Amino acid sequence: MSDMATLERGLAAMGIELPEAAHEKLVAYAALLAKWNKVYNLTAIRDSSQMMTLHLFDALSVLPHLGAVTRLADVGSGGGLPGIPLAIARPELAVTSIETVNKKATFQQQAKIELKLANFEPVCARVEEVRRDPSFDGIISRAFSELSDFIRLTAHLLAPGGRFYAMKGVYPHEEIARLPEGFRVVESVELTVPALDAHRHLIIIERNGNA
Ligand SMILES: C[S@@+](CC[C@H](N)C(=O)[O-])C[C@H]1O[C@@H](n2cnc3c(N)ncnc32)[C@H](O)[C@@H]1O
Repeated sequence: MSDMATLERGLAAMGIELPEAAHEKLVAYAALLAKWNKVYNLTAIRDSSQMMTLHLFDALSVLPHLGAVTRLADVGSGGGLPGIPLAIARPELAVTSIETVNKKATFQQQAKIELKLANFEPVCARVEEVRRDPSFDGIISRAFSELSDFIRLTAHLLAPGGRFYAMKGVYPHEEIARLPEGFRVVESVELTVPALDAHRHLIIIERNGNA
């Protein structure tokens, strides 16, 4: 099956409707990732159908749960995940993608140019050193760190009323028990990723006292 057919089948299974141009950009992103991976070692995933499932579908599975977020930071984004697929799927969402390793951020910049992603901004820095005004109403990460470090390293970037979105595998009971004081889980979503036989959860966290 072609990558486009695999993509369209996966999007349909997730109930996600996107314009044709977004389909093309998503397939082009997967191809770029595969091409640069040979030199830059951006991801351990090499097989193209696995790339679709473990990267594109996994990233897009959070789309229905992001609510009204307008400015999203993706922290420890590696080859641009989940930020690039989310920026492609939601052109009205401003995505800032923070990655400390230069070659990975360089790849993201290249992807921004080649895919013409006006709403995507890669930043090469350690997240704890990044300062932004205005800050973000959503901060997401996948495979970045345990929950308490994610919050500790990024809380200075979260706008009042904003939310953290942590993409996790099995439900992280112990990490949740170690959340820093002043933060609470407001929602846990069991994600369904097409063709992926593994546990996936999205843990949504707010500061205490948010409306
Ligand atoms: C396991 S990778 C996950 C990459 C991507 N989120 C994904 O799911 O494919 C974690 C990434 O976090 C980056 N990273 C680690 N500490 C960081 C920090 N303090 N600030 C920004 N990026 C960081 C690493 O360089 C690495 O690329």
